[in-house]
Amino acid sequence: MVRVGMIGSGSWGTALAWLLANNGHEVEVWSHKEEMTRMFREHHENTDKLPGVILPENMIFTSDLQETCRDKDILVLAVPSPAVRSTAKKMKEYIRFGQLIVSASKGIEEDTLDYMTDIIEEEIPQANVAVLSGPSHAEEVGRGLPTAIVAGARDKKAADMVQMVFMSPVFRVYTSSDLPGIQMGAALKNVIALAAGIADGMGYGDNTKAALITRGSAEIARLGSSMGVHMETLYGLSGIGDLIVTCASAHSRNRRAGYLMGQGKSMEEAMQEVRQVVEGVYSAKAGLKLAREYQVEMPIIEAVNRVLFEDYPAQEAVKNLMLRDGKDEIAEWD
Ligand SMILES: NC(=O)c1ccc[n+]([C@@H]2O[C@H](COP(=O)([O-])OP(=O)(O)OC[C@H]3O[C@@H](n4cnc5c(N)ncnc54)[C@H](O)[C@@H]3O)[C@@H](O)[C@H]2O)c1
Ligand SMILES: O=P(O)(O)OC[C@H](O)CO
Repeated sequence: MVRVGMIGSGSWGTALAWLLANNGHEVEVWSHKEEMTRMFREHHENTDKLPGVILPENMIFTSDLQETCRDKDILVLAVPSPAVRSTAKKMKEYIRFGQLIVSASKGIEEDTLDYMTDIIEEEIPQANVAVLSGPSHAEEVGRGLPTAIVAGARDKKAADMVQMVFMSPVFRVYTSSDLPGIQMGAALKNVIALAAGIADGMGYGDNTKAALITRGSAEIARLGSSMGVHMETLYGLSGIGDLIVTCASAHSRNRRAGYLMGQGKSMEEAMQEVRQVVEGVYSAKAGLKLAREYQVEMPIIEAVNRVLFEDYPAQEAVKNLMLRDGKDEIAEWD
């Protein structure tokens, strides 16, 4: 048994708290709003974001960050990516040297192009930082449906610890040393999911979606290759695995937000209707910035940016993608 502090109690924090409690660990859940802590204390359930997943009677809920960080073997940070830096700043003074913090958030910070683990390391230099990522919708993890995921850390001991704590008969955890690769795939798959959702919303078919998933994956791989991440990671659980689930699943918020935009809603209207964090909207500009910095062609990521932020009609974006100059898939001719 280890003591875990869950920082963030949206759908993902709630599902992970449920999983960890089922693994026999002592879990304390921090919410940034008192009203959320009251909801958890009253119902032992996140009635707003993950209804139906009942947390144990003895789980502690609080809005006191210091209490959640104190005396814990592991802290899991599961707040939306735009809140990671501000939350880490607040945590800093409560973290002891070498304390393990696992980032469960997916995104790339727009201004700095930092991954979530970079932000945590910058803000809490005394911490030992890891990441947990992969195809894992909270709605399914919270029902105990078999899921596989990857735990990344700079040192093997930390990755092994995360694996040991999270692993269960319904949650299989692989370890990895490729922190950038894991987080690049995790952030950019959300942007491709917006494109897949837009295509669904416009009434296009499975051919279109398969094309977006495959060519989206080629864009991510091209960028990854220029940035020196491992291709195995991008073709692994946190890359292609998460890309598939987020583009195809009925649970996906990014796909759903895209769907609403494909049906003619604005980005703001779609985000409001989804009511849960749509990370692809925050990572889209970062993806485009990286494409420009590394001089990599990423036409789908570029098209999503135009539709999201320039009011560019989705029909036109699709036409442009289809009518780009003909390209090779492989060009090793004799
Ligand atoms: N939901 C999933 O299936 C899933 C799976 C894997 C990873 N993730 C990642 O987990 C992260 C959190 O997503 P989620 O699904 O739990 O979101 P969610 O929309 O279900 O909940 C977001 C929560 O964050 C809270 N919040 C808003 N601003 C905050 C702040 N400044 N500080 C602290 N909390 C704040 C909100 O009150 C809300 O409870 C995201 O990066 C997401 O990509 C989600
Ligand atoms: O599919 P989404 O957009 O709900 O994102 C949730 C997780 O990242 C899926 O692994």
